[in-house]
Amino acid sequence: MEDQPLQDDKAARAQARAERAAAKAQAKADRADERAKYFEEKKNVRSLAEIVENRLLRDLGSSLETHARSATFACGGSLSFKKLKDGQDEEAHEAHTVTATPGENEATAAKTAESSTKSDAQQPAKKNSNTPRANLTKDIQICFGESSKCITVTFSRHGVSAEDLQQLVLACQPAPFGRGGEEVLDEGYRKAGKLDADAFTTSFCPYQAGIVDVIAQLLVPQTAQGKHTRSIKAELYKLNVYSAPAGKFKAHVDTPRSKNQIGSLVVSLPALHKGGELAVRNAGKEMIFDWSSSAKSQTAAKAKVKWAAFYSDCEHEVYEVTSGHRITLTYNVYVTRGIGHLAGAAAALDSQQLPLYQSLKDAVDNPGFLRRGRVLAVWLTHSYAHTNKHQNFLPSSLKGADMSVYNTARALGLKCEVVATMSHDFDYDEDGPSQFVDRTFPGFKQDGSGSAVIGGKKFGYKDINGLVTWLNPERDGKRKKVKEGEEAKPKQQLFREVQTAYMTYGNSPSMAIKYSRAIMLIRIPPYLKRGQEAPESIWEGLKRDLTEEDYEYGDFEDYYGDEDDSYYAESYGAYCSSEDDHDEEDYSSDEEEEDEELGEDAKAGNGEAVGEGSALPQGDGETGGH
Ligand SMILES: O=C(O)CCC(=O)C(=O)O
Ligand SMILES: [Fe+2]
Repeated sequence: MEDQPLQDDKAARAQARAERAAAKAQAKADRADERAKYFEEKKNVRSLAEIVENRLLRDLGSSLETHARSATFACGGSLSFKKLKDGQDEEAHEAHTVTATPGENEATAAKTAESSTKSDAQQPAKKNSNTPRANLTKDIQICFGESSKCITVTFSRHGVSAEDLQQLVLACQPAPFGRGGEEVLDEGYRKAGKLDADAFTTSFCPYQAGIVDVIAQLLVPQTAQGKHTRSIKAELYKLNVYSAPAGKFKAHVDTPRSKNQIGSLVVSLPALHKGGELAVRNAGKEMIFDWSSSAKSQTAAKAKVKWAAFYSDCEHEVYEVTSGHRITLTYNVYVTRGIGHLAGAAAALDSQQLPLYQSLKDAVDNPGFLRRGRVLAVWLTHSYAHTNKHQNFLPSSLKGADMSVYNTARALGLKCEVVATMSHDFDYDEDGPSQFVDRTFPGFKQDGSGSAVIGGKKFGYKDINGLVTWLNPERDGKRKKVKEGEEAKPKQQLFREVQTAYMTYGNSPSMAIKYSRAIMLIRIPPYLKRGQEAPESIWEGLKRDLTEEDYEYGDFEDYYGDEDDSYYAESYGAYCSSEDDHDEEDYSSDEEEEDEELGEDAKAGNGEAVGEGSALPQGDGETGGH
C-alpha cells in the first residue's frame, strides 16, 4: 500500500513530463508555424513590393522605348534661288524666310518601319506664313582644276548647264568607302564620283543659308536644365556625283572623324535626276529624302537646293540613280560649345514636360522603388564616337533621345554617367561583315583579372550584378548577314540599323575614333536619401550607401535576398581600384572639363581625330571616303 502514493507520484510526474513535452512540442510547432507565417507574410510583402517595383520598372522601360522611337534623328529642308530686288536689304529679306522638316516629330516626314514608303521629306508639314523661308540670293559656284586653268561650274535657279555638268563629272574620281577599316572601291556597294574638299572651292555656305542654325536647333537642342549651351560646326568634306545608271551608296554609317562628331549634312545641288533617294534609319524608323525631279515637292520650273542632316551613327543609304546626275556637297557636323543664352531666354526644351520625366518621377517618388538604392542602366539609342583612351565620354555629345534621358534624370537631381561599353573589332570575309565584340559581361569591359571596369573603377562581377538594374535590352540582338551581291530585303535593311554589324561599312576607312554602344548609368539613392545632394560620382554614392547602416529599412532588410550588404561594401573596397590606377582626366565627366574640351575642339577649328595614330585594330589615317 505504501508504494501506491509513490507510484501515483511517478505517474503524475511522467504525465507532467509528457504534458510538458507536448506543450514544448506544441510551442515549437506554434513557433514554426509563426515563423512560417512570418516568412510567408514577409514573402508576400516582398512580392507585393516586387510587383510594385516591377511595374514601375516596366512603365519606365516602355516610356523609354516610346521616347527613343519618337525622337528626332534627321531633318531636312530646301532653299530657293531668289534674286534680291534693287535696294532690297539682304538681312531684311532673310528674316522672313526658312523652311525645315524637323525629322521624326513631323508625322508626315517619317514613316515607321512597318509602313515605310518613299515620302517627300522636304515638303513642309504645315504651311505657316510665320515660318521663315530661307532663300539663296546668289548662284552657287563650284571651282576646281589647277589654279592656272580653274573651271567654274554654276548652279542657279535654272539648274546647271549640260556642259558644266559634263566638266564636273569628268573631274571627279571614283569614290571609295571603308569596309572593315580598309579603303575599298566596289561599285556594287558604292558607285559615285568625288572631289575632295581640297580639290574645289564653293561659294555655298551652309551657315549663311541658315542650315546650320536649323540643324543646331533640331539635332542639339538646348535644354532648360542644361548648364551649358551647345552648338554645331559644319565642315565641308566632299563633293559627290551619283550618276545614272546605278549611282548609289548602300547602307552604311558615316565614319566619325572626331569624338565630337555628331552628324552629317548632305546638300543636293540643283541638277535633274531620277531616283537617288536618301534613306536614313534609326530605332526602327526610316526617313526618305527624295530630291529627284519626280518628287512631289518639285515644282518643275524651280530648281532648288535640298538638304538633309542626321546623326552620323544612323544607318543611311542612297538608292540607285536611274537618270541624270545627283550632285551633293557633304559636311561633317561637330558639336561645339555654344555662345550662351544671349537674350537670357533661349527657346529651350523643358525635360520636365517629357512623358519620360513623369515616369521616372513616379518611380523615384515611390518608396517601393529600388528602396535600398541602386544604379539603373540604360542602353542608349545612338552609338557614339570615342577613342580608346576615353571610355567615358562627354554628356555634351549626347544625341537627341539620349540627351533628353540624361536631362530628365538630371532634372530629378539624379547623378548620371555615360560610359562606352566595348571596343569593336571588325573583320570582313567573303561571307560579308563579321565582328568580334567583347561580351564577357554585357555592357562592361573586363580586364584580365575578371573584374569589370566602369567609369575607370574596377568592380567584381557579382557587385555589378547585384547593383545594376537594366531598364531596356541592348538593341543589337541578332545579326543578319546580307551576302555580297544579294539584295537586302527592305525590312532586313531597316533593322540592321540597330545592330552593330553594319558598322563595318563606313563612308571612309575607320580611324582612331570608333563608334561604340553606350550605357547611361543613373544612380537611384536609397529611398530615405532621395532629394539629398548628388554625390560626386555614381560609385562614390554607392560606396556611401553600402557602408552606411540602414536599419531604418526594417522589414525590407533582406529585400534583395540573402546577400549580405557587407559583401558589397567589402568587395567594393577590394575591387575598387586605387586613385592612381587610372588617370582621372581620362574618365572625368565633369562639365567644366567637358566645356574646355569642346572649346578646344572649336578653337582647333577642325575635326581632326583625337588620338590619331594610336595602335588600333582598325588602323587609322584619313584616306578618303565619301
Ligand atoms: O548623298 C547622300 O545623300 C549621302 C551620301 C553619304 O551617305 C556619304 O557620303 O557618306
Ligand atoms: Fe554617309
